[in-house]
Amino acid sequence: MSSILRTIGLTKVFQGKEVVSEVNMNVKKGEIYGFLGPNGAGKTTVMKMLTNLVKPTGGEIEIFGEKLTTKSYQMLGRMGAIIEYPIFYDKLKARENLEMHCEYMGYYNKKAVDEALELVNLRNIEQKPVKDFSLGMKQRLGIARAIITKPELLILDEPINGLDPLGIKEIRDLFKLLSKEYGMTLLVSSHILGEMEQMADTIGVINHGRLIEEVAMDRVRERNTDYIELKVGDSKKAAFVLTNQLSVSNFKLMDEVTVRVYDPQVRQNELTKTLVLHDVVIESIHKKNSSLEDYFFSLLNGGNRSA
Ligand SMILES: Nc1ncnc2c1ncn2[C@@H]1O[C@H](COP(=O)(O)OP(=O)(O)OP(=O)(O)O)[C@@H](O)[C@H]1O
Repeated sequence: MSSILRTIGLTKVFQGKEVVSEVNMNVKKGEIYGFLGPNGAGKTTVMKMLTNLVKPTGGEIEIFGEKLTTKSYQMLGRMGAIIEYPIFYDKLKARENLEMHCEYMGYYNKKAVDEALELVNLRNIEQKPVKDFSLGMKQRLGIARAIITKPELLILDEPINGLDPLGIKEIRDLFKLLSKEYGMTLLVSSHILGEMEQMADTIGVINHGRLIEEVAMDRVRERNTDYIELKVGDSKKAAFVLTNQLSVSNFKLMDEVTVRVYDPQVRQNELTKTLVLHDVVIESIHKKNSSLEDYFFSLLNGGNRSA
């Protein structure tokens, strides 16, 4: 897949503080890219730079194969975005807000308003001004507005905020539909791993302004299916045997008595036999399912899977 969005050394300094540092991200055409990071990691600032709301201090942004500049109006017209909270004309109704947006964008297509409202599942709202909408309804309306012109690239900052579990599922299904049926590329930020896990094709993990991992979800899942957890007398001794006798490198010492072996090739009985043979006391051994949380938690803490 070719890339639709690339940043090269993207950097932002606010009042002497570097909040985005040398970010090189690569979003492929047609995918859902999950931009994951804790609050304050720099997601919004990156998205603002991608949509020309904030000027980068350094680096470059390339979208649709062209460099983004302050004059890239045409390029921005091919994109849809919600950055931070969507703002509407509160006294107007949903439809009126969307019609105004179409007018502003020079996109005259009456059917598109109905279609967008239908897609985000906003119904029975004909009489209500937007000020009476719940946060979740406003989020949906924001998404409707962002997709109304059928953009090729959709940039959504925490779009699932304020939605209940059913609402989250609907929006997730909508994102998949937009990507599969409409061929849109989506860049979606979140600080909640569970959301990303279920929808993203690729994940970019950002922490303290740095992109610390960019990886296909399939690879993450492969890497994280199962592991064997051993409680031993001395985990360092076990690590030595794993490395030197079993040539296993994909393991992690959790504490002084716990080792997790992530290598799918390693058989449990072979592991026990070899460790015992080399005087490692085994208290227990269990096959477990690693959660992706573990993996990302270790990433965010600067951890390394291999010991
Ligand atoms: N206009 C600004 N002036 C000064 N500092 C700013 C400005 N905008 C953002 N920051 C700082 O930059 C850092 C990154 O903020 P940013 O909003 O990009 O993070 P985020 O990952 O989107 O988190 P959140 O989900 O909490 O918005 C924070 O420390 C924030 O305080």
